[in-house]
Amino acid sequence: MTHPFMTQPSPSLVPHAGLRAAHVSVRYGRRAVLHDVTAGPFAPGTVCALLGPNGSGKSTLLRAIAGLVPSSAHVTLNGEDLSRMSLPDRTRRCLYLPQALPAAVQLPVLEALMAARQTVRTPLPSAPAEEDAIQAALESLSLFGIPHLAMQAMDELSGGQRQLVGLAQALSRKPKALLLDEPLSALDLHHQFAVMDILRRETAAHQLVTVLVLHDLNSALNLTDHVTVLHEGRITASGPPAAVLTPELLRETYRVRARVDTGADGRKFVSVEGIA
Ligand SMILES: Nc1ncnc2c1ncn2[C@@H]1O[C@H](COP(=O)(O)OP(=O)(O)OP(=O)(O)O)[C@@H](O)[C@H]1O
Repeated sequence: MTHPFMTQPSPSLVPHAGLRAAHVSVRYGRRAVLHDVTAGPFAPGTVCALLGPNGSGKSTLLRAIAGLVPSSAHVTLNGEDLSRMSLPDRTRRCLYLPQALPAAVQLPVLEALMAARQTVRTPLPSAPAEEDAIQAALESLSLFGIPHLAMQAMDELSGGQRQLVGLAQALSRKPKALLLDEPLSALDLHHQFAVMDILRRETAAHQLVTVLVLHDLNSALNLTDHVTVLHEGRITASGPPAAVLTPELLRETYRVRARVDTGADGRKFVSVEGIA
């Protein structure tokens, strides 16, 4: 069912600015998972949440935008046609971070970050370039409050630490669009807020387009600029979080009875009263 609230993210003044994926259809074998979905344009400088129940196609949509699953998608970023690019060129601009990094990597964190950064630069095996790379990797780790993990092996990190390193690695590659699949899923409350704060600041400062899959509707309500809701492989609503996330939408999409209230500080919050 299409929700009555279907608007596009705040339009940018630059023509063709932002990320847009048109006519995304994806099949796994004989099963259609996304049905001619058109998402965006997601404006530069905004953090956009992709919401929806389990199995609705959120990860598949992010992977299709990144060019990681075969699809009919036509994807543009700031006027460039990503669909026509080689995967490395596309990834340099539009980076997908999966929910979990592989656990079995034995590299120290610092080296893993330097290796990731190297994939987006022309190799310059000089000592100053190496120092720059170390400096940049340390800065990324510091941004996420984890410089102390620099010499720890990747396969000795906790799940949450691995997620923070993944985010540091993704930002250090300096893409123009970041596609983050449940980037908060392994993080404690402190780190969930800290990461959202960092993502909002970095997105604004570098005019990135950040699209992230979230299950926490309160984070989506208060910490993102725009939400897009997927249900059974179709977009059912898209627009400002407070306008889209209504009790009606939550009943239709998530099959819950829920209230959306405004706290004394003006922040909105969802409370679920039961199963619809
Ligand atoms: N590699 C695959 N092969 C076959 N089917 C797949 C594959 N990946 C996903 N699917 C199916 O596609 C549908 C959408 O999956 P997807 O992972 O995109 O959903 P999601 O909205 O991200 O779900 P969740 O919130 O549970 O992570 C699901 O029904 C899933 O079973």
